[in-house]
Amino acid sequence: GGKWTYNGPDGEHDWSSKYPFCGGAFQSPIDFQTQLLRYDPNLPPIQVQNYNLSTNEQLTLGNTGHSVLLSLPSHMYISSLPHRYSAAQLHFHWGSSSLLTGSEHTVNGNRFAGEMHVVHFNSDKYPNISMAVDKHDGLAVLGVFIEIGEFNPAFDKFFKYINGIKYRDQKIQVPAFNVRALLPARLDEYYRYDGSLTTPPCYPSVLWTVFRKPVTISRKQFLALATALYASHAQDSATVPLHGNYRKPQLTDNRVVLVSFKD
Ligand SMILES: NS(=O)(=O)c1c(F)c(F)c(S(=O)(=O)CCO)c(N[C@H]2CCCc3ccccc32)c1F
Ligand SMILES: [Zn+2]
Repeated sequence: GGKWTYNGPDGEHDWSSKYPFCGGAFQSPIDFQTQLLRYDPNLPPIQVQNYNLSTNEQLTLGNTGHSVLLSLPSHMYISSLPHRYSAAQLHFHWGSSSLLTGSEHTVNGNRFAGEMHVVHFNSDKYPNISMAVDKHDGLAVLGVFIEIGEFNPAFDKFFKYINGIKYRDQKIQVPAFNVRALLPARLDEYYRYDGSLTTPPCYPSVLWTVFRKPVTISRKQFLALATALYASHAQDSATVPLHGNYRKPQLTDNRVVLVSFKD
């Protein structure tokens, strides 16, 4: 993508000048305000298939300059939505070593330490994510809040390689692992709404599912994520740290946010 950033002159307030959808409707992320949520008893538990990848598969871990991205095989998919949504990649949003809050979605204005997104595309209707990314029913993203607490061995399956992709456009192959272990235990409690990509081109093409329960990683793991990466290329003279890569909450307008839980 282009040279958009999260701060400074090419920051999010300028995105709509090059990416018109960023200034449009149905934007993400949003703030989940508990008094405006609507309980929907028909929302089924999320069911994922083939997330337990075999270790002799390899995944590409990369630094996009905007996030750390793990490619995922399309035989992983979500089976509990109206169409089959096949996995494409997962990536993260985080704060910084000084500001430990970097989630994109918030709950009653409260921001978590970070947020993981598992991006899927509608493989019933589109051959690949590039064909799906700008269609109203193209994408489904699973959002997982991250908070600081217990060490998380599942995240270390690829966090330990993070120093191999310190600079923009660096990529390495890592052994696959059980991606289900990155998700919270309960997949039946979540927020659901129609939204967009949270980065340019901000297409309003995402069915968002954000799980209610966060997962935890240790402070050491969080600091590794928040301090290891650069948004600049290895050969650039000026190094630009990659942190605070979260978009601020957008207007909900008259969208309804559904929840699959009562209390
Ligand atoms: N928060 S978010 O909206 O889920 C989200 C990001 F935050 C994010 F950084 C990315 S990116 O890493 O590709 C860098 C900027 O596009 C994506 N990519 C998606 C949408 C764009 C095209 C594409 C093509 C192949 C695989 C994934 C994607 C993204 F969807
Ligand atoms: Zn994201």
